[in-house]
Amino acid sequence: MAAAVPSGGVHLLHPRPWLRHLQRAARPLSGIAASSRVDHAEELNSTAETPEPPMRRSEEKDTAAYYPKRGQILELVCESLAYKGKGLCKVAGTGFVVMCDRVLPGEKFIGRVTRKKDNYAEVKKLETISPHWDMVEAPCEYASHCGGCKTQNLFYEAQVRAKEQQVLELVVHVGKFSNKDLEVDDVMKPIVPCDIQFHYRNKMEFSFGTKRWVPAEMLLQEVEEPNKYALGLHAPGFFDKVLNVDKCLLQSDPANKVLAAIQDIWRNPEFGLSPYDVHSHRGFLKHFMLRTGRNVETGQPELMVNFVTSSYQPELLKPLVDKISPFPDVVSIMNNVNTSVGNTSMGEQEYTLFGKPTITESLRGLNFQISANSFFQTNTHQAEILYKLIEDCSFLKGDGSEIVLDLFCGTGTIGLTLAKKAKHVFGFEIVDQAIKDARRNADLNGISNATFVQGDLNKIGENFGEYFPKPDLVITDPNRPGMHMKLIKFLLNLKADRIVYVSCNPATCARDLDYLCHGVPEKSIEGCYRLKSIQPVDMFPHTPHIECVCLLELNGF
Ligand SMILES: C[S@@+](CC[C@H](N)C(=O)[O-])C[C@H]1O[C@@H](n2cnc3c(N)ncnc32)[C@H](O)[C@@H]1O
Repeated sequence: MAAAVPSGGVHLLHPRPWLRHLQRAARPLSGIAASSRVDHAEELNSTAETPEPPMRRSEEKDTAAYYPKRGQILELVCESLAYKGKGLCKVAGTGFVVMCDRVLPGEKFIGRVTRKKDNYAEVKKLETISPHWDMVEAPCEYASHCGGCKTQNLFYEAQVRAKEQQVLELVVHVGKFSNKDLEVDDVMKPIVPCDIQFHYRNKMEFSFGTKRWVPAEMLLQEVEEPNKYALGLHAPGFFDKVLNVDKCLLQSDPANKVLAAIQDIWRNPEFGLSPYDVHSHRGFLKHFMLRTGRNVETGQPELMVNFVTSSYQPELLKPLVDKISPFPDVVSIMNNVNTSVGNTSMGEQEYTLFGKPTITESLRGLNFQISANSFFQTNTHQAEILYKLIEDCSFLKGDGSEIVLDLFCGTGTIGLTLAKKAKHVFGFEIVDQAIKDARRNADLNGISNATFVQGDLNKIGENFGEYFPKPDLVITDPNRPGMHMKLIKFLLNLKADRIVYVSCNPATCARDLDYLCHGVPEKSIEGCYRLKSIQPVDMFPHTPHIECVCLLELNGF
């Protein structure tokens, strides 16, 4: 049986008139596929490598003779956006590829070479000569500094087009799928844009810092000592410098009101509050997290505020709690105590300072309880669309006869939304708290045909398959490093009829699709899947992040 690929019932952007042109241009590039391979997590300590930027074969010869020097000043034009939203540019007359942060397609600029890589260099933008195509005014004053919204000043349709192009290039160069594979079977689907482009994030995490980072162009005068303290977002590339922010246009309005209220008072010397210093390891306030959910009965926003501190001293937090607890949407104020020198926000101990320890949210007709540290999709609106696509792609018969394996299940949201159509769902996840949340969420929704197990999927043994009956469908939703080779081998032996691969990193996704479909010849591993569809979804407008839902079918199925 071969499944037809769903068209979705979702809002797809324009058919892609430029796609044919791009695919034609992409064909001669396949020669560098081997060198642009994203090495496997096993060999890379679980970090995804940046795939090397593509280069036309006709330009390779010139490039071989040319290499810019470190510190060299170049006049460049950004051609497209590549991995992590970096601008891809070519040195005139040589075709040599340079990558530059914070430039956009069509922008002409002066850059200085900062780093040399194997066959490309990195450049820092010094000055824009003429702006990019599709320029719009960025509504957020921090947009060009905070490192989050790299493309807020790019017209939204151009943002999604660039993301779609990036996925296509990775599938061709890293995944080694031919244009015929992608074109004949209509494998590559147009990206699903996000209808809500601001205030879509249900979770933001800000940091307290002793060193306020002020971008050079905003630096007017020396600031006084208490004002050197900051609450905001880390300056790009610095773990110890924080850009102070009073509001973030990606989070909800109620969350911005709470952030502004805390900014108003936390530096008051009477309260004796100090930010944690990541060098001396002294100080109290580490992070400030805001999570927005929804009361599932009234539909009203529910806000959780989480103070992460280096010790448990609730009396110090009292003035802050007193200030924000009267806000009507604030239903939970938590304190995670993290005594380690690391910068993580997850506490070893968690205390409820006000209200309840969880907030609620609904997704595809189910209700979920979310605690301060549990994973939950950060764009609830687009998660509805993403989960609908996953369900459509899963081709479950709906007669309750099929087994679903939900790998990297988090708090169980995908598996639980599929449970009504399945005989049983088996979910695996490394974070113990997430597994507890998944079980509680199953109970909350009266779902009894789901089993959630804590375990490390990078360390599965030969007997992993004994934990569940052979699945008809595997959902795999790894985090950025993608799947470990052990898991790839396991899936190739398991031979489930269908795999739905959900990915937040198209580079490692393309690598794993290559393994599952074409095998790993150097390890004598044969692939046994056919790529049926790749559906990019924009979950995070203005940022470089791209989500993809891919359907794989067992050969001969
Ligand atoms: C992208 S999230 C997906 C969560 C979930 N599927 C959802 O949609 O909400 C990836 C999940 O993989 C988990 N994870 C990361 N590494 C893991 C590992 N080695 N073994 C098992 N789970 C892991 C993370 O804790 C996280 O919950």
